[in-house]
Order: sequence, then C-alpha cells, then structure tokens
Amino acid sequence: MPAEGVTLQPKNNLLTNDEIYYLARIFVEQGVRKIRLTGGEPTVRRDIVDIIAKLKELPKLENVGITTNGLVLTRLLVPLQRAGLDALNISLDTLRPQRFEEITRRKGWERVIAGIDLAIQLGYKPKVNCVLMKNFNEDEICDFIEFTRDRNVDVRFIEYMPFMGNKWQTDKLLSFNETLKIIREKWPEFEALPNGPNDTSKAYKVPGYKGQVGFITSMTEHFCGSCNRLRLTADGNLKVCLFGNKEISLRDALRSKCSEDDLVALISAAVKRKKKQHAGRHQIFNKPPTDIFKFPKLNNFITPAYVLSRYFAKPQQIRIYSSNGKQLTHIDKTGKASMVDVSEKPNTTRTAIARANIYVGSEVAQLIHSNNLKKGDVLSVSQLAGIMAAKKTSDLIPLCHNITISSVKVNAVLDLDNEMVTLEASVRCTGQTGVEMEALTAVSVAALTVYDMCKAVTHDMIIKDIHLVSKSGGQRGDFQRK
Ligand SMILES: Nc1nc2c(ncn2[C@@H]2O[C@H](COP(=O)(O)OP(=O)(O)OP(=O)(O)O)[C@@H](O)[C@H]2O)c(=O)[nH]1
Ligand SMILES: C[S@@+](CC[C@H](N)C(=O)[O-])C[C@H]1O[C@@H](n2cnc3c(N)ncnc32)[C@H](O)[C@@H]1O
Ligand code: SF4
Repeated sequence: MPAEGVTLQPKNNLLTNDEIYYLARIFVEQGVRKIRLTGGEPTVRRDIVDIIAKLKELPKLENVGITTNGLVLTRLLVPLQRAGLDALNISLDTLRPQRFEEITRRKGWERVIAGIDLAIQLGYKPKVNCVLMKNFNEDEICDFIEFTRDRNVDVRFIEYMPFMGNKWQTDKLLSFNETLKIIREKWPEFEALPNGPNDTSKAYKVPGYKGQVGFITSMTEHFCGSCNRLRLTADGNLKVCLFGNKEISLRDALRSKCSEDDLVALISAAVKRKKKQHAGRHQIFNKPPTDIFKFPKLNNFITPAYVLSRYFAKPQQIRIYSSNGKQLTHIDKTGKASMVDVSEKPNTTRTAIARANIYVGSEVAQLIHSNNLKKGDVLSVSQLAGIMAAKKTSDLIPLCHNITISSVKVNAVLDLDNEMVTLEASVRCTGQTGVEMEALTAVSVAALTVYDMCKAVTHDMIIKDIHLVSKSGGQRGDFQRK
C-alpha cells in the first residue's frame, strides 16, 4: 500500500455484475475455461460471493479462483466455498507481523494466517504468493519453506516486477537462481516437480514436507511462450498481456450497444495481436500509464453515413444520366434514383475479396510494429472498423441493397519494409446480390481508421490501390483481378 493510499474509481466506471456475466459468458463460449478474480482486491467488492455463484452457472467454465490479500477470509471463505470457489491464492510477503504492518500499513497478519489455515481445513490447497525483494524479505526464504512443513500449501516466490509507481530498483530483484541457491544450502534435497503446460510457476518441494514451493520467474526466465492469459480490468479494459500498455475498453463497446459478434471480433483481434513475449525491461521502465482505446460510440461511428443520408435526403434532386443515353439500372423512367429490383434473382452463395493499401511512412510503421501508438492497437482497431463498416454498407452507398452478410473477415498486415499497411476484406453471403461493395467498404473504412489512429504522428499517409481482388457467385459469373 503506497503511503499516499490509492484513489478508488467512481462506481459507474466499474463493470456491473450483469456486464461481468455477459463478458464471462462470451469468453467461456470462445474457449476460456478458468477465471481468476484478482485485483486490486477482489474481496472489497461486496457482491463477490454473488459474482462467483453466478460465474459457476456457466456450464463449460471449469475453474473459478481468486487472488486476495487474505484479510477477510475468516469471514468470507465459507460463503465463497458455498458459492463454488474452486481455487484460492493468498498474497503474503512476510511471516513477521511487524513487517506485515510496514508493507500493508495495517494490522491483520494473524487474520491472514488464520485464513490460510481455514482454507486448508475446508479442503483447499491455497497458493501463498510471496514477492521477494532484496534487502527486505530475503531473510525469510527459509521461514517460508518451513511454512510448508506441516501445511498443505503451495508457497510461491515471485520475482519482483517493475510496474509503474513501485519504485523499481534493479538491485531489488532477487532472482530464481539466487533464491534456489539459498534454499539448497539448507535443503540440498529440494527437488523439482512436474509442471502443467500453462503454469506460471516452477514447482519444487522438500521431500517429506506436506506442502510445496513454486517460483514465478517473470523477470529472469519469462514464461510468455506458454502464456494463455487474458486480463479484464475492473473497469472493463481487455489487456492481452500483463506488461502490455494497450487496453481495449470492452465496457465502452458494451455500453455502445455493440453486437455480440462485434465484441467477439474485437476480442479476437486483440488476442491475435498478443506478442510472443513481454516488452524488454528497458521498455518497461517508466512507461507512462496505459493508453486506452475507447471504443467509438456507435453514433459517432456512423457519422459518415449520417452525412451522406442527409445529402441524399431529397432524392428528387439527384439526376443520373448515362453518357450513351441508355436507361441506367439505378434510375427509374423519370430519371430518379432507384434501387435495382433483385427479387427475381436466385439466392446463391456469393463471396468477394477486396484490398487496400495505406502508405504510412517509416515512423508510423515502426510505431505500429512495436504497438506503441498512443491511440491504441492500430491493426486490431482497423480490422474491427472494417468489419463494422461492411455491415453498414447499405447505409453508406445510397443504392446498395441491404443484405444479410454471413461472414466478414478483415485482415490488417503491416509491411514494414514498404512502410505500408495492407487491408484485405473477404465477405460472404447467401443472397440475391453480390458483396463486393461490402468488401470494398470494409477495406476503405479500415484504411481510414489506420489514418485516423496515426494522424497524430503524421498526415503524410496515402490511401491507395483500393480494389476488388475477386468475386464469385451471381449471374455475371466470377471475377478475378489479373
Ligand atoms: N508475466 C506474467 N506473470 C504473471 C501472469 N499471471 C500471473 N503472473 C505472476 O503470478 C503472480 C501471482 O498471480 P496470481 O494472481 O496468483 O495468479 P496465477 O499465478 O496466474 O495463479 P494460478 O492460476 O493459480 O497459477 C503475479 O503476481 C505475477 O507475478 C502473467 O500473465 N504474466
Ligand atoms: C496485484 S495482487 C492483486 C490481488 C490481491 N489484492 C492480493 O493482494 O493478492 C496479485 C499478485 O501480484 C503480486 N504482485 C504485486 N506487485 C508485484 C510486483 N511488483 N512484482 C511481482 N508481483 C507482484 C501480489 O503479491 C499478488 O500475489
Ligand atoms: S505474454 Fe505477457 S501476460 Fe503472458 S506471460 Fe508474458 S508478460 Fe505475462
């Protein structure tokens, strides 16, 4: 606890219970099998028991856990267990009451220990998280190992990680190897145990002791290669990496009445941008607070369509003539704009692929590559904008039919060498008219979104080469650009 305390968020910034359940359901439907409520401190939320009970109603969710400071477990653990809590991690950085008071700026060490013992009695094997800091609690390593002698707990030593504001000093980090050495001096038989494929910790044990020991080596031997975690902050931002500085506001997306498909697309795009590993330490130091991509309100998003519909609000003023004087398909006999009647056409499966490039220059290309643009994750956001735009095509293009799209995929790829982002959309429907306009609209709006997200760096960007790559289905046969 910092000396100045912490500022609490206004309540309406936080996800409501219904928003939590809704998002949890979506994540579980997409394959998430374990949810951990952490923090901040999850037990400060008065409705924690209800939240857990409700999460446990999701049939495919296999495990619900919490990570807590343990201060209220003696009061809450029985109801939590009744609600279905599967796993419990408790943070405890010291076994000395006086030191506990120094770190947490409150009393309560005895309550935390009582909470751990109650958890064991109730049949949990609690994980006790201990962040090791040089010249602070390294003298307690052996005491923590002793703690596992008679208790079926998993004490996990965590390498101190540099988060904003926690006064990182390189000499504070006590590495896994240094810790192991200290332990093996006293317990040479300290042995490694097998680990699960996505475990954050490396498991060990003193033979004969009831409990076990783990090492979370985020700094010296990161485990990013097997990382399958996503984080959702209390105020609804999705973070695909603990160290990432990019967040996407699912709360704003939800509150803008974004459809479930769009939410899934937003999540999926963010997950696909997950890097192979967290930023190097030099990048982590003194990073400014996270940039948050605010999901555009739908009202804002459709502004171009709104402008167009105002322009075309009086169709009698629009006159369209063909150069050879022939009747055009998009005007009626009086010369007024009209939609082509497609009711007689058969339903066929139609696909269209379109592409666009945006030249962004070297500075923006580098920033996109390192995902360090202030406005957020350019490639994910432009992909999503493209998907949403495809669905709005008939609002934007006056005489375009409003069709039911069965699939839209938008890909945004950075070509670092050519300092260019390539946007490709592939759209599919089963219907009476084609989807090339949808694909072309998708890549155009995706390219405009790249422009919008990067224009704070430079205006020297060129959207070019918007074109149809191929199209299939329909009476006129297939098209393939040569
Ligand atoms: N680098 C990194 N460290 C993580 C991540 N998740 C957890 N940790 C580390 O693990 C510590 C303990 O976190 P917990 O909240 O107990 O979660 P956990 O270790 O994922 O819990 P289990 O699911 O029980 O293994 C954190 O303080 C981090 O040091 C992660 O995604 N990336
Ligand atoms: C941030 S806490 C949040 C949950 C809860 N309030 C608690 O105290 O357990 C989650 C875990 O992160 C650990 N942690 C906090 N700051 C850390 C740091 N700088 N480096 C490594 N781990 C840290 C904590 O010890 C705890 O085990
Ligand atoms: S990728 Fe990010 S979240 Fe995953 S282990 Fe590495 S630092 Fe943690």
